[in-house]
Amino acid sequence: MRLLLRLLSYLKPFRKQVLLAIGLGFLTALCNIGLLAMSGYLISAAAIVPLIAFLTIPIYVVRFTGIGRAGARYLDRIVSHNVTLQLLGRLRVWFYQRIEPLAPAQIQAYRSGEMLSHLVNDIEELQNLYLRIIEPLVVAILVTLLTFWVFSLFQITLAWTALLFLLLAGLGVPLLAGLLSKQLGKQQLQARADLHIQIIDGIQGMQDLLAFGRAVSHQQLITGLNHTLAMIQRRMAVINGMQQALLDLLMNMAVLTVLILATPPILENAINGVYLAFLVFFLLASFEAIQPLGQAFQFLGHSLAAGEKLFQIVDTPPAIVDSQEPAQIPASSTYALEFEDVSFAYQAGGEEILHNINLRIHPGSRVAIVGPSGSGKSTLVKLILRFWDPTSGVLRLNGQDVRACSLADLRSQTGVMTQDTYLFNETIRHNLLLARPEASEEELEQVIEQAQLSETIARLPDGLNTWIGEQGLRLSGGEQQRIAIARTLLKNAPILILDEATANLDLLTERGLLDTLDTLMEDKTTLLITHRLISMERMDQIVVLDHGRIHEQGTHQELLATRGLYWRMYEMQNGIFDLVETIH
Ligand SMILES: Nc1ncnc2c1ncn2[C@@H]1O[C@H](COP(=O)(O)OP(=O)(O)OP(=O)(O)O)[C@@H](O)[C@H]1O
Repeated sequence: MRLLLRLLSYLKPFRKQVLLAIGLGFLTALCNIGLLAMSGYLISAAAIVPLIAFLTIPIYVVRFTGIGRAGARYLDRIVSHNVTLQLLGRLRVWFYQRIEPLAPAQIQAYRSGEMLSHLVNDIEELQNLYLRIIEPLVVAILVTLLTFWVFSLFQITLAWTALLFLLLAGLGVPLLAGLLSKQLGKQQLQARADLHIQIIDGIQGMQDLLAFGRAVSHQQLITGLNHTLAMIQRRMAVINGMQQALLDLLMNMAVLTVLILATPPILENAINGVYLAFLVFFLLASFEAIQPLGQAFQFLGHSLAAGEKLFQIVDTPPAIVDSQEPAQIPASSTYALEFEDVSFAYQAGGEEILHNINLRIHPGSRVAIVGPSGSGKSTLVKLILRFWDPTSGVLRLNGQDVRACSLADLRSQTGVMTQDTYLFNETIRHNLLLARPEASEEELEQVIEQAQLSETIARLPDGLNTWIGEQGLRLSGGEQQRIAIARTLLKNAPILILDEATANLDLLTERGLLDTLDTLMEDKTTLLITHRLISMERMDQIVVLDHGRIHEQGTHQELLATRGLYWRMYEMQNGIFDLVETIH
């Protein structure tokens, strides 16, 4: 019930339009009843009245309700669909805005297909709550009360009989159908989400599926899921059919019962016989208003299940809470970064990835973080960007605890290029301008030059306006990486973080690019995270991370002299490079 009330609360801004839609829905039902009941009366009365002039008013009522029914239905559809479409738009934006602060920490448990399914299907399910549940329910209640009142004017027994059948049709049948299809709504949502996930995974991973010869088995998996979904839909169709048949049966039984009950009072002249057809047709029209309730109850189950899923996600507390009264980051041209006794685990109580990190990165200095794979290098970056907060310890930017700063302020001071930078399915220009939409054409050209992209772009058919495909798939790995570098350079933030920024480049290009980056690093505090110990002599400090601890730190020469882990990594790498050069 609380869930339903919460879902209904989203209708508040549309209160007037919803009331108008309900009013029009009721008017449609009234016209329908008026048309049928008056037609019944007219046919009976025409047989016995001597002059057609006595029937002028009923004839006008029939005309008016006939036209009015079409008009009211048309207006009802316009108003109710208008509200629903506006609401859908709002709900999608609302959901997106609520999941944004959850990224990336609380979102990583969901797959992109699953999120898409929530954003599209579940929200679409909610439209039924407003379109196919509320209005039909209110209209059905009003019509039932009206029928009871009109029938009671003739005889109270007839009124109770009509009420009983209407309640059986409007409540009993849907409840029975709801009971039978109780789990099916949830199962259908799940089956649809599973199918989406596999289809999206299949499209995104098509190359690998083909390369590993798994395309057929993936296709079979999708066929299986499709089959499950179809089975659930078939079972729902059977329940629907049964529900429809029961409704028809009840309607006919109701008509028969009213005919039987009305006959004695007509014979006794307690009721004028001319009204018999009026009563029967009135009841038939009332049943028409009740019929959508069966579907409404089914939709209610689906909508509640969809709402439950959506709320489950949006109610997840974000891992990071933006400061309500943000402190200013002390302004300066270059920034200092400080880790004080920082420890971190991705999951509360889970394995600790960083242990007591104490590190001071001086303003304008260049620090390389190196270490074996999985030692926690990228995790340090995630803490700087506040994608997660340290489990204990403090991270300071220019002396200010980053938790006290606003997220927007903090992130605007950092230019980051990680090994999995996302390129959007757009043009190169669009991907670059993401960093600074107001950048001029000259600035764009400058960063393209610096990232050594000029030749590549000159070769492309539409230059900067070339569409690069999903995740930049129409470019080579190195080209994608250089676009990401150009984008970071365009941001021109005082802190530069390069996380394996040159990993996809060949040695020569990498050295050339590091030369360029060298000049760019001059007025910035730079953190270079890398596996490859290239141009390390340019760094002011090298921090060697191992199993989440600072193993050693110093300059390139100092670390080589101590003959520790860094020296071993350096020796091993140079051995591999020598081998590569010998092979060439
Ligand atoms: N989002 C995450 N959730 C849970 N564990 C994670 C997450 N990201 C990384 N880890 C774990 O944290 C550890 C450190 O990962 P991290 O990416 O920081 O290492 P790294 O030194 O950058 O490795 P590489 O050089 O291979 O990129 C790894 O054991 C990894 O499995």
